[in-house]
Amino acid sequence: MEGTPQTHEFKTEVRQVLNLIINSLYSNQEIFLRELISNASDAIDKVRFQSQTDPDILNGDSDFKIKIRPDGIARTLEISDNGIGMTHDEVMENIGTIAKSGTAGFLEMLEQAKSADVLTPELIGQFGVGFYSAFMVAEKITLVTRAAGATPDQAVRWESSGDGTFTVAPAHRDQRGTTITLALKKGDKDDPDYTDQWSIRRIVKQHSDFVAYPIVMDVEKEVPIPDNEQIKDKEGKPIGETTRRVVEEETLNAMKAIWTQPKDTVDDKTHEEFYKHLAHDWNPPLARLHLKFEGATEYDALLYIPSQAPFDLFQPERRHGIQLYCKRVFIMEDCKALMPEYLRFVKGVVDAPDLNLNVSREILQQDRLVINIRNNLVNKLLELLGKMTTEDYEKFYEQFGAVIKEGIYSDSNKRTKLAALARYKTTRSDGAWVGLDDYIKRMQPDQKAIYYITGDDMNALINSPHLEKLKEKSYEVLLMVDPVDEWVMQVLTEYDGKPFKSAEKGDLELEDAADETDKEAYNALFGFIKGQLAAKIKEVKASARLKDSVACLSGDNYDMSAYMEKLLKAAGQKPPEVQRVLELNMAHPVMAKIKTLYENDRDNPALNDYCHMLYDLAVVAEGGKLENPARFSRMVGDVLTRAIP
Ligand SMILES: Nc1ncnc2c1ncn2[C@@H]1O[C@H](COP(=O)(O)OP(=O)(O)OP(=O)(O)O)[C@@H](O)[C@H]1O
Repeated sequence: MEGTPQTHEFKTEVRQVLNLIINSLYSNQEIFLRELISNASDAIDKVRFQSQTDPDILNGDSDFKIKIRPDGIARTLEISDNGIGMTHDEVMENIGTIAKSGTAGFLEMLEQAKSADVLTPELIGQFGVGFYSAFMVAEKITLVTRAAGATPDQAVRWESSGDGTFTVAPAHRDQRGTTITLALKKGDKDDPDYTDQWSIRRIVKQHSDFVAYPIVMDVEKEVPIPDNEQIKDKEGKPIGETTRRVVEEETLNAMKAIWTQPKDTVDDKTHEEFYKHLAHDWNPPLARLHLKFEGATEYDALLYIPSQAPFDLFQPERRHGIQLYCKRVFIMEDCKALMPEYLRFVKGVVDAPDLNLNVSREILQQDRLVINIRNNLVNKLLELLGKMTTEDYEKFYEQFGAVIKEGIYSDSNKRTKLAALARYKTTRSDGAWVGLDDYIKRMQPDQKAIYYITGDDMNALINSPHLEKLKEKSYEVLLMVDPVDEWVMQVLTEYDGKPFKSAEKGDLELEDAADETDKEAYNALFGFIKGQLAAKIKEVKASARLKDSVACLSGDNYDMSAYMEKLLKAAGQKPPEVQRVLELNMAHPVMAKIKTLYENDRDNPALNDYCHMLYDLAVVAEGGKLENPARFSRMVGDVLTRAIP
């Protein structure tokens, strides 16, 4: 039953993506075939996965394959599969109307780059704009699809010339699956002819060799005529043809399960190709792990660490990169149970023959075997990272450091191992990364703690007044500018027996702390200042941190840091009000002046201004936001007027 087509408009984002693809990717057109084959393979994966719990869904058709049919005369190329197919609603949803979650990110990134020139094949690969890439070579695309479980007359025909609209109509399809027919554009004379069997063979071999299902094509072949069918003379010599031309279906891809092969039989180039196939990434991987576990539980694992972070690394809905196989049969992609969140960038395959296949994703999380495999893989991956050359590891860390640190917070069993992998810039590293082991080696003889400070701006941190005394004593301070560091430091209290100490909280335990006699002399003034600033601070005290600056704000050991407060506010939360301590530098000449003024004339109105100014100076020094910037500006203006003769 073919019905009347209904015309729909492509969603704006889809139209934008289409324009970009058609106009910018011209030099790499042939990847369209890889994209369509990969969609077909995904569709077969899906129906196969579903058939494990619902065998009827296959309806006797389990000879999974992807078929390519070129037609040089009609100038068409057809790609069909017996995968899961799509219903009318799914067609509407998947192709043309609803932009995929990646699409918005893709366009946003282009917008940032302000030019479509950056649209390299690497980017396309990463964003997987898939199906639409066929418009690079096709002037019209027709897709006929029948969902698993639907009747032949419930098929759907989708058609578009990529010009802003598409049509959808009821259609007929004898079998479950999807057929995509491309009416090919004329193309330049240098372009490959996509109806030529040798071009197709080459493209499939190059881009889709690892696809797990046969990619087949009918090819004409010269085959010998069987002896008993040949026409022969009296002496038995053939008098007619000895061969004839037949059309045979040929498989074009090798379908290699390289993870099951012995490690040393797989070369770098094969790994690189397999990784690109698996990860849809055009960059080679940074490192790999090819493992065969034998013993109580047996399984193969082939894992890759990408060289570049994907654009959606921090988006909650992003997929994990582990595919689960059982005896070379694909079970599921995105197997979250096999890899913790903080290793979500790892791509690869795990083939576990002993797995119970009838379990759901949720149950898989609790499966003992799965937990065991996951634990082994995590250990091996952390070992691999630990053994990388400094150069490679720093490349890795620039891309994935913030993700690895999430693990310090979330995985208490691996906390120490992960902490050993963390790197920080420091007050003494001149922009280089320093690990905690190296930090400890460089500690001063009298230094007892590992000092750190958190904030969002490296420059503000390096120059923070909180670090003045520490710098004077040549104590190195870790500068933490990742939001995740705040969370990490809540659980990471010590490393290799050395406690962590925030440079802005509690007593820094520096030996030459403020002189007790001084403190006594200032008691009355401190009481006065506290009275003036009562709403903002909980205490005024002589500082052991400051050397040059006059004031800073600090917290008690368990108080929330200024940066944490800022992060929570930015996330729309209302953190509890934490009153901080105003620390004053007793060695600063201005303190003695204020003290004299206070002792001579307690009612002098300038004193109130000075108290507020001291507080504001402390806020400004840590890059904080002033409550009343106008007043601060006015007070500084007054002071300047008086200071300049
Ligand atoms: N041959 C097919 N059989 C069944 N569904 C398909 C087929 N081709 C495409 N689809 C559906 O259309 C959706 C959109 O396809 P498209 O190639 O644009 O993106 P994708 O495959 O989701 O992303 P990526 O290319 O990054 O893998 C797919 O997710 C799938 O649901």
